[in-house]
Amino acid sequence: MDVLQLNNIQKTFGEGGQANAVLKGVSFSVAKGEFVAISGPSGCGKSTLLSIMGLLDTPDGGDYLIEGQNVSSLNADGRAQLRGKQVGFVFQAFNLIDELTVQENVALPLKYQEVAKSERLSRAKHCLEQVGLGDKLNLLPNQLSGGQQQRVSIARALAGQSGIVLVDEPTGNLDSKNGDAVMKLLQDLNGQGTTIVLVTHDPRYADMAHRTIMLKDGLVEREMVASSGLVPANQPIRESDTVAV
Ligand SMILES: Nc1ncnc2c1ncn2[C@@H]1O[C@H](COP(=O)(O)OP(=O)(O)OP(=O)(O)O)[C@@H](O)[C@H]1O
Repeated sequence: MDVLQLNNIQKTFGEGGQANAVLKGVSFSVAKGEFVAISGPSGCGKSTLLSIMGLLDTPDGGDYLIEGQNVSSLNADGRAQLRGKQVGFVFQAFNLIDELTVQENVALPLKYQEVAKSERLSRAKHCLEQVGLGDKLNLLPNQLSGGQQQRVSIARALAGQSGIVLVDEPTGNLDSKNGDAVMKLLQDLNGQGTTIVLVTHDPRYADMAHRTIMLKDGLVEREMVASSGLVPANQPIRESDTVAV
């Protein structure tokens, strides 16, 4: 079953002589439980596309369906209501609130989904345990390493229970050890059934996905399917683990 469907998605920034047509008709689908990477040259529109998929931005044309519901023409309120509930989003820069504890950060988006406080806190605790931070609930973000902060933001994306997590360059602010650990976590979560769409520059990380969508000049240039399966989830990530596509 396709949980995400993009049909002819278009996006232009600016107008007239300044117009920059970034997405010129992007179409692809993501099946439930899939791990899809989006890759391509800098400036080709990867983050713009993921923002549209995460209901952070709207397309100018085309249709975007989440679990069969067309969400492309929702207004800002409609998008805000579904954000987090239908899709979780992980930002490169974590986007945690410094003054809130780790548990409160994860619980906060659930407030806007009108989840009761006790349920919010217990879901946050559960998701933090899932990402290996069950012993850090009451710390503030700046008391954690960058890799741990990114795991908090992954827990926040899981807390909406959509089962779909969109991840924009999650390792961009991390050293390679923490970056590898975050990717291993995403792979484990995918192994447990979470659908993942990952924007990455790094071919080694793109190779961890079932399928890579290459964007170029505002269009899907090609799709590559991993031919020999994923890196085993219980193995450390090594250069030699990259999958031939
Ligand atoms: N809010 C915006 N207003 C105007 N132009 C924008 C906006 N967001 C993105 N752009 C432009 O759209 C193009 C694509 O940007 P985007 O960030 O989606 O690319 P990307 O493939 O993710 O790049 P990178 O790999 O360097 O992060 C760029 O030319 C960028 O300047």
